[in-house]
Amino acid sequence: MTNGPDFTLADCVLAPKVLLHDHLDGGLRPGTVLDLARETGYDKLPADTPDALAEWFATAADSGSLERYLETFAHTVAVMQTSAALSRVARECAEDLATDGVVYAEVRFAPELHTEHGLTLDQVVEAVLAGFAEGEARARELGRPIVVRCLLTAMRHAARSREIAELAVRFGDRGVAGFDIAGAEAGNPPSRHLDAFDYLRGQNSHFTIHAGEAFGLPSIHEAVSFCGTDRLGHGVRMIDDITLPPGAGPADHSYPGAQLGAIANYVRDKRIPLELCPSSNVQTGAVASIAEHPFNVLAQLRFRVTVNTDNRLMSNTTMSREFLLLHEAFGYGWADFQRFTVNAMKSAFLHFDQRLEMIDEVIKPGYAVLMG
Ligand SMILES: O=c1[nH]cnc2c1ncn2[C@@H]1O[C@H](CO)[C@@H](O)[C@H]1O
Ligand SMILES: [Zn+2]
Repeated sequence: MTNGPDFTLADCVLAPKVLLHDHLDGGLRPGTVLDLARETGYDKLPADTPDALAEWFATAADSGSLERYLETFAHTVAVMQTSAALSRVARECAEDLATDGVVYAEVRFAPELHTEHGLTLDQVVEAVLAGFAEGEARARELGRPIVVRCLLTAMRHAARSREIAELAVRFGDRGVAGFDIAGAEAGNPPSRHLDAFDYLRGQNSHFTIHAGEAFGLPSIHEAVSFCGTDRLGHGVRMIDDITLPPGAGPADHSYPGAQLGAIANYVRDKRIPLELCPSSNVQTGAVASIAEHPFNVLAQLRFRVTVNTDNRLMSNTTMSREFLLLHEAFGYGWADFQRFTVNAMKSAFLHFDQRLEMIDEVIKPGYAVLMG
């Protein structure tokens, strides 16, 4: 790969970025969590200043286990139970992503988690969409245009996936681009939700599945082969189906002789996108470090890899920071980041002409400037 010049975070902010895997309830501003807790009378926050709260989330999420990582969401979900709170969080999300140089984002959340104070599922979705629209308008005014779509997530341990899938289809022409399942992966295989996936395929709708994060190949196999997923949320354990040549390291420039198993071949042949989230994977213990992340192996073997944040609050990260971390670990230059960004845009749940326009009008011109 191109060993580009040394990048700074500011350089990475300038690059147009596409984000496919970001959780709304994992990306709140710490100060907003505090404001909303005060407004709604939620008194269980573990800290009372923005800095201390940011620190608490990052440390608590650094647990080495997906289950413990997910416990931290109790606090963000607790303060996202009114239309006003949901709209504010969504507006700030769009603004923060635009400020970071993200030009297209699909942001996901689970409507079923936001009905504790009496909102209906429809009201939850409407509030979030209104917030995204406001955020997009503000970003445009600031000269940092962004397009934000949302994905509706169903929790994989629960039993509401069919209902949430129907909700996603119903809002399909109002800013909901697709569907997802998330939550604790072990013990909750994707095939539990076949009904929802069958329904979505029948509706010509798009979906992604969190698979191959905390659980390995069987989860990826089900998501791809039984459920027919369009993309893989994480999919990092794809590496378990790849045998590298002796002596190969995680930062090599090529992997001659690498052997792919049946699932890896299928995913690569079909160009099924991998929504890789480097920092999140380190926190949940899916990988030991960024330097050992299979991102580079998968990229060099030409899987359709994309770079994502997962949860900006829990990982104290941004898209630009994920780019920088990958640059530091693997020496990627702008040509590489353009490829990952085009991969992501090609994989977006937008119509073909819309994806093409973003690639031709926004992404390629943006990288052309950076590449001088
Ligand atoms: O990396 C992840 N793996 C699995 N589930 C996740 C991850 N990040 C967040 N959530 C779950 O998705 C819900 C809706 O956004 C969150 O509340 C959290 O429980
Ligand atoms: Zn996720």
